[in-house]
Amino acid sequence: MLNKKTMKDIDVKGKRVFVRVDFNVPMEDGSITDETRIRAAIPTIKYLVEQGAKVILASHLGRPKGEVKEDMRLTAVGVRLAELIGKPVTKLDESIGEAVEAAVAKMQDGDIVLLENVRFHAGEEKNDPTLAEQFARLADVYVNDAFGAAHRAHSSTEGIAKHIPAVAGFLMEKELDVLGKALSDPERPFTAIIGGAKVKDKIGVIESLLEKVDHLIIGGGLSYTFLKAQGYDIGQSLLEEDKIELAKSFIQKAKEKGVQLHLPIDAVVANEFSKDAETQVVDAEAIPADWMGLDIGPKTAAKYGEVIKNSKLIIWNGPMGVFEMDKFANGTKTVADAMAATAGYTVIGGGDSAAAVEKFGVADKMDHISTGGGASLELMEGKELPGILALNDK
Ligand SMILES: Nc1ncnc2c1ncn2[C@@H]1O[C@H](COP(=O)(O)OP(=O)(O)O)[C@@H](O)[C@H]1O
Ligand SMILES: O=C(OP(=O)(O)O)[C@H](O)COP(=O)(O)O
Repeated sequence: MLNKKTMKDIDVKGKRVFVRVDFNVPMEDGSITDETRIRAAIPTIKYLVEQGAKVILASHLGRPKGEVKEDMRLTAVGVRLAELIGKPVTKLDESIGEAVEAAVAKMQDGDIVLLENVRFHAGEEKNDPTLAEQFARLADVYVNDAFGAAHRAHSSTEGIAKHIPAVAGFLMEKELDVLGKALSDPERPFTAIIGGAKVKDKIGVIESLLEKVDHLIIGGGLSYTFLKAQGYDIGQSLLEEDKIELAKSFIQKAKEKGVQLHLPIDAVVANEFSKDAETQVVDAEAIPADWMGLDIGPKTAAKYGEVIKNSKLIIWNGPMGVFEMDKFANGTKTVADAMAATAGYTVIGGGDSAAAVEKFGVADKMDHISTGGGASLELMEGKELPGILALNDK
């Protein structure tokens, strides 16, 4: 379905291949806490090595804002990659310049070099054409396998593709294939679950999902704006004041389109945002003034679980509550368990939902866990991703 060239459409033997990967992994005190994104890039790297390419890997890590930040170097990632792939990985301390060019000139077929964090250069996020040329000079071919960063038009994700032949890697292909298939010809009932705290980021996706789904489940921090739109008092819960009208219009639009919009009917409320807070379960229309909703309640969770079990395709983005704290984890856990138990096809849209299914030990029961949070959301919104648009057409 992808109308872009992939690695199979070109000859890479003996070629220098610049591979943009998304090694933006969570780190704590210099250690990688989740290596999913490294593992996900391995099929592409292995293939290129087997084909006798010279593999030059590039990635960002965190948001260093154009400066060298010691804690955002890719050194630990290089070490872990070498272990996972069972081959030496030469990690460089720069991503452009003479030393990098010299190191690349010495590469043998099948060698792997990992460049330093490309965001140490301010030009990267500005999509600076000069930086893009400096990247392009290192290689004969460009492979974009960084699905998680495909919604960014940066020098190493977009600009470089203007200079050398540019194709998609296997992870990019797989993500687009799975998400594209799910969205273009969805099995029904098709259910989307949207939660989390980034109300502003997710309002857009809710609007476009109303055009596609049979059931739309809302939970997490953003559900309180909807409860407010229904005229309920929400106490101290998270509220996006200037989105109340929009939420009202979505409730109306769902009715017109025949979409079943599921909003919380009860909530776990707390007297403060803390793991030690006092809690109680209340009906959604009875949140006390000084309390805040930090999880969906048990009646809501059971109802959401039923919808999930009866769906053929379920896409989940964003937790149902503050699942990092045990007292507010039940809603997210119930949804995760229902996702694990359903016979429907389950897709997790990156970020915190992926962390949640890991935490509750059901990650291996999901059909697809996307490596991109923002990228999968933009894809669901029907937006074209610049990192993909820039690749050569078939
Ligand atoms: N009711 C709530 N009030 C405040 N924060 C919440 C609530 N429910 C969930 N959250 C928080 O939302 C965060 C995830 O939101 P977001 O970044 O939008 O999700 P994702 O990373 O899956 O896209 C989690 O850290 C969680 O603690
Ligand atoms: O982690 C990422 O995004 P995600 O958290 O939305 O999945 C990507 O690596 C993109 O990173 P960015 O949002 O700093 O551009």
